[in-house]
Amino acid sequence: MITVEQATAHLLDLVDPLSAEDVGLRHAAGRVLAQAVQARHDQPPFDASAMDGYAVSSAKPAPGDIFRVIGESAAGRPFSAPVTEGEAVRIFTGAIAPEGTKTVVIQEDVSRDGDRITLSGNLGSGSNIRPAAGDFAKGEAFAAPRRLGSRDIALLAAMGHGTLPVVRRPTVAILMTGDELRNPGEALDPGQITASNGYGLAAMLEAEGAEVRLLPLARDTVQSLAMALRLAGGADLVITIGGASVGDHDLVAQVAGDAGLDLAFHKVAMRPGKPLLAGRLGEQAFVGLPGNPVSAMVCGVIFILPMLRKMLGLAPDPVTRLMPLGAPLTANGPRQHYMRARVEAGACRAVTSQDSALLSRLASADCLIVRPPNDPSRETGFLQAVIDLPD
Ligand SMILES: Nc1nc2c(c(=O)[nH]1)N[C@H]1C(S)=C(S)[C@@H](COP(=O)(O)OP(=O)(O)OC[C@H]3O[C@@H](n4cnc5c(N)ncnc54)[C@H](O)[C@@H]3O)O[C@H]1N2
Ligand code: MOO
Repeated sequence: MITVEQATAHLLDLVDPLSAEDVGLRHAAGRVLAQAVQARHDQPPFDASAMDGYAVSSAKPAPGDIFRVIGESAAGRPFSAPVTEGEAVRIFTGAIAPEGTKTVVIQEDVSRDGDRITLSGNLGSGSNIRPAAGDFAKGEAFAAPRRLGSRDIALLAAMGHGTLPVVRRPTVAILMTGDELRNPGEALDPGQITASNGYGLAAMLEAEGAEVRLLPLARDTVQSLAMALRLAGGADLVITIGGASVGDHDLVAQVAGDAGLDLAFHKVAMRPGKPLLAGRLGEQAFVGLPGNPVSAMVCGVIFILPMLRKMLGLAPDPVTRLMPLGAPLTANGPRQHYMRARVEAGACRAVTSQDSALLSRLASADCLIVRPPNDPSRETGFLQAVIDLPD
């Protein structure tokens, strides 16, 4: 059996960064910017008033100063003539500070009589003018690759970008297999269970930016599986769930092999997830996940999300951080163990049962404790490596 590190290297080898496509700014949130873009203009594009008041030529206006109001500058409606000493322009927030003005005195500090204004007692100290390019200058770069959040979208809008080059979404086909499976909502006959992990995995991968096709459930027959695999045509990544182990009805390796799978590995020294297999299927990356619901979801976090991140041009590896244990752990066996755990009061605790069939425990967890093979027992307070689970 290979190690998790070896399996990760094989899996990342199966995928390449994807090409870029242009999308409208309104559809760019959550996508990964493919190339750096530059600001198309200065922001603000001109010296702009930050307040409603009067723009004056003096850099240090004093209480009692008197000015003659010669015009008005409103947002979008500039005052175009220069302003000289002793003159003022009525101005509003967002308007151009006219040529020759150095300060905007807020209207609360002014008394006006016809076209004369007199400055009153408590003048503030600032100029109340935002200089041109004070936020960013034309040509300033916005770096890539980067997954775009709402604040990035606001900045890129301000930089003048109506469309953006983003990495194409990875396409993923998910195929759940098993004679016992029924879709959620369907009644169960004896021996049947509800298919769950494909739904969870689809949600997980979509949240990372993939376009997921959940294929119809396949039966544990060579014909059914072979037909279902053909339905996965065109996807960048084909994922099967179930039938990966060694039982008489575990046919995934055989059927994928018949379809031309160039197997990279089968079985990984990890828990859960041991029966994992993967390889190249023509142009496609192929991963066979174990059927146990928690195993498939944990393999999604440890292996499939990194593959997607590589395709998206992002750093693939899951982020590991150290956190004190809130309860001791007994010695680990020979497989790397990803224990479902919860963080409470700054410490992590493994949940009560680590059976890979228990989705309720997985849902109650918020991180995975990562234990290397043969890790000795650990006391409360030991600084333990954990990986946060995605929502
Ligand atoms: N003799 C051995 N038996 C098993 C081994 C082994 O090494 N030797 N490995 C065990 C481990 S570890 C795992 S994990 C499972 C996984 O095997 P399969 O990938 O072949 O999974 P299935 O047998 O198809 O299913 C396992 C379990 O999960 C349920 N299941 C399957 N698909 C789904 C689904 N889409 N949604 C919800 N639940 C699903 C299925 O009904 C079974 O209960 O093999 C062990 N056996
Ligand atoms: O590896 Mo299995 O996924 O332990 O339950």
